[in-house]
Amino acid sequence: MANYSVRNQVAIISLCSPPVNALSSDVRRGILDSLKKAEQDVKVAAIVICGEGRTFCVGADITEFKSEFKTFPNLFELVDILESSPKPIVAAIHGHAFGGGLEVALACHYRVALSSAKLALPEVKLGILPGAGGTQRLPRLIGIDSSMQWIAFGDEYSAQIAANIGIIDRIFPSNADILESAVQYAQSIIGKSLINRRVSKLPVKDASKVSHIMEKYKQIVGKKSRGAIAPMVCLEAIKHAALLPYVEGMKKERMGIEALMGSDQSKSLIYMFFAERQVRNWTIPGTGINSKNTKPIKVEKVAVIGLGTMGRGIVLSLLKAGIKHVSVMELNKTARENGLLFIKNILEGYAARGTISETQKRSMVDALKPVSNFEMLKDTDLVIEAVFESMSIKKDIFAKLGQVCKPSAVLATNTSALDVDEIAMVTPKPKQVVGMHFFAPAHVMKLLENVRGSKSSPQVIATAMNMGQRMGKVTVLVGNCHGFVGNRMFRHYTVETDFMLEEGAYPEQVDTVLKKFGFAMGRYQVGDLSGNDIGYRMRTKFEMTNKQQPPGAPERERHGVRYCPLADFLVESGRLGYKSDGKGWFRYLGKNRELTVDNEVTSMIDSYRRRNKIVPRKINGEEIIERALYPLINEGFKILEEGIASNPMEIDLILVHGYAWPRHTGGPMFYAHLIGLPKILRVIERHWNNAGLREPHWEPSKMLVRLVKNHGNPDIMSWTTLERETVRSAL
Ligand SMILES: CCCCCCC/C=C/C(=O)SCCNC(=O)CCNC(=O)[C@H](O)C(C)(C)COP(=O)(O)OP(=O)(O)OC[C@H]1O[C@@H](n2cnc3c(N)ncnc32)[C@H](O)[C@@H]1OP(=O)(O)O
Repeated sequence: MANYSVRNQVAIISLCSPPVNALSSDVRRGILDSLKKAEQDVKVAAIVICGEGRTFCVGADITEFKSEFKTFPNLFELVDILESSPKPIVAAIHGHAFGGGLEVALACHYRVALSSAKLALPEVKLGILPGAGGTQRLPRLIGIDSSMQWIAFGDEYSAQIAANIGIIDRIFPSNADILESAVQYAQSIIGKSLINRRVSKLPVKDASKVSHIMEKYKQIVGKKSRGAIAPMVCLEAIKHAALLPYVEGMKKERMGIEALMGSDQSKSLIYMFFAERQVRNWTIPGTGINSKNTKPIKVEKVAVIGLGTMGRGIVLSLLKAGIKHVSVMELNKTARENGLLFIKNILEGYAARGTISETQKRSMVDALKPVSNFEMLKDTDLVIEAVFESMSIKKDIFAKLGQVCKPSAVLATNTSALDVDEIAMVTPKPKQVVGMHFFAPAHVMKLLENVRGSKSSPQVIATAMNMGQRMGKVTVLVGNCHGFVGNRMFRHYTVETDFMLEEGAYPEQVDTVLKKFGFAMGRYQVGDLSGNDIGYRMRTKFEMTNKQQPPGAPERERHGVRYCPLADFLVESGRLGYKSDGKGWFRYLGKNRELTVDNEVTSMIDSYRRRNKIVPRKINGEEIIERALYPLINEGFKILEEGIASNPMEIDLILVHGYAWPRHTGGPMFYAHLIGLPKILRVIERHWNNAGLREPHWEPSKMLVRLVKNHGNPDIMSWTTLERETVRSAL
């Protein structure tokens, strides 16, 4: 709804729909009714539209998208009614003016804002376009070039930047009273002509350059938003603002939003939006313990052990989160000096770019406390161990931490696959131990996979979850198993793509198909980028690599299971990827590391096939997608079945934020939901029947089988509940 009042000739329409004043049908109706009152009241000479509470308006109510077109006034209608008002309207912006909220402001005749306000047209991130005139009004205010930048990427901008380019007419200090300031501003414009204040009537300044600008953004969008439809539709709609009169441009915009709303990509992106918020409400499956009934321990002093790649990133994340005391312990002098230098350089960079102020930078540097022995950690609230991935080294460290740290200290291990329970058992209080799996580089990557050990106390879990959120990370709680959720699932992707190389595909073909699906890089380029030796080290641990096999051992089998040694040959021939002179699955040439196919790799694959008498066959794109992605989905169901993740959203967040799974498909589980579970199961069963016990990743998940058998194609939101009911009724 919207509240209405009048103050000194100025009518105030305040949006009132906590927490973020989304433009639900009630709010839109409220604005319209208030506008009518203001227009009819002869004592009113100007109108202010503002937001109650913490923000102006975050845009259309995403939960009402399905009925958006049906109820009067829809946003599309409301903005034109506002703009044509005979009385001047001032938008008073504090907090956020996002999406439809900014479109409402663009339809007002003036816009004022607190300097702390943020503005954006982020609809593209929900797979749609700013369909309430945003694609037609913004270019008339700031030109085609800036509009394409704002709309095709959907990023947020400060009020000051918006003022610099002409969106905001007046900025007030962040501590000003926005309503009071806007009312005074409205009084100052009473009686002024509204000609030139109706944005839809303005010409587009850089219209003549539209083709050139369009080409530039098509290139950028093609690279940055691979496979996503909405960014291109946004560009097209903005182009129409340059080429057509406003009314005709609006018709094109309308066609654009009708095509996008309800599309699979938009559904996926909206699912992601809510998943990112839902995940804050963590729960331990089957226990009743959750974020609502468990309080975190107060954390003021944190320590990080190890200043390698992971440790440095973790320290930076803690500093950015505002932790005022971060002890760093690295016993190797060179690693310590390099680590501290790295951290300081990154902070310098943030300050130079204006991401943080000089004062903030200094206080972050002051917060860093190098320590040289375990004793110095005795009053630390949270210790994050980030040393080399070795069980014995980690156990050694936890045994010492267990002796010196105070009993309430939370002891976290940053491991990507090791058993958190085994580490916990060396301490006198295993309930204080938890896993915090960061992704490299930890100060950049948004994902944190927190691992609850079987003994971790609810309070300790709550503390790790809370710390992740303080660091601004998408923090997901998972159970303890080898590889946790992400690495456990992703393994199958690499295993099965390598099998396709044996059978007839080549790395470039696999990568092209995966990139077309939406991955920023294919499986083989990712291997080259992160280093093919990482997987090799892991396989070495399990005595699987080519070199570890006794003479005469079958080349294509390990421990009775199908195995492809091509990745081993690659590493054993020194092709680790980018870092080994640009040689990996591909060859990277020149300063720009241009990816080229390397005949040496092709010959290696061909001779391996000949040696093993494999007759190569043609593998098409559909097969590549199914075989690369379906085993991973199958594993996702096994993870749900075991309670390692409590719902599919958690799995999807991990794959999207940690493994570059394309966001516009919603992650593997949502993708499975879009394809339909019966088809997913059919394909998995076909492969399982062909492959049998030698390829266990194709063994259908029991949960998937039960869901399809008992419910056909149930909605993703009901999977875990239906599974629980089925299991309970079988007991
Ligand atoms: C003919 C018809 C034409 C139709 C044209 C339609 C054209 C317009 C389309 C749009 O406007 S689409 C919406 C565009 N806006 C957004 O995408 C903004 C989304 N929100 C955010 O990015 C963030 O919420 C924020 C604004 C940056 C604020 O972040 P903050 O961390 O402060 O709060 P949150 O935890 O994210 O949100 C609090 C609470 O509010 C819910 N929520 C947020 N935005 C919306 C929304 N647009 N609609 C409905 N609900 C929203 C969010 O889910 C949180 O809920 P809880 O988790 O607390 O339940």
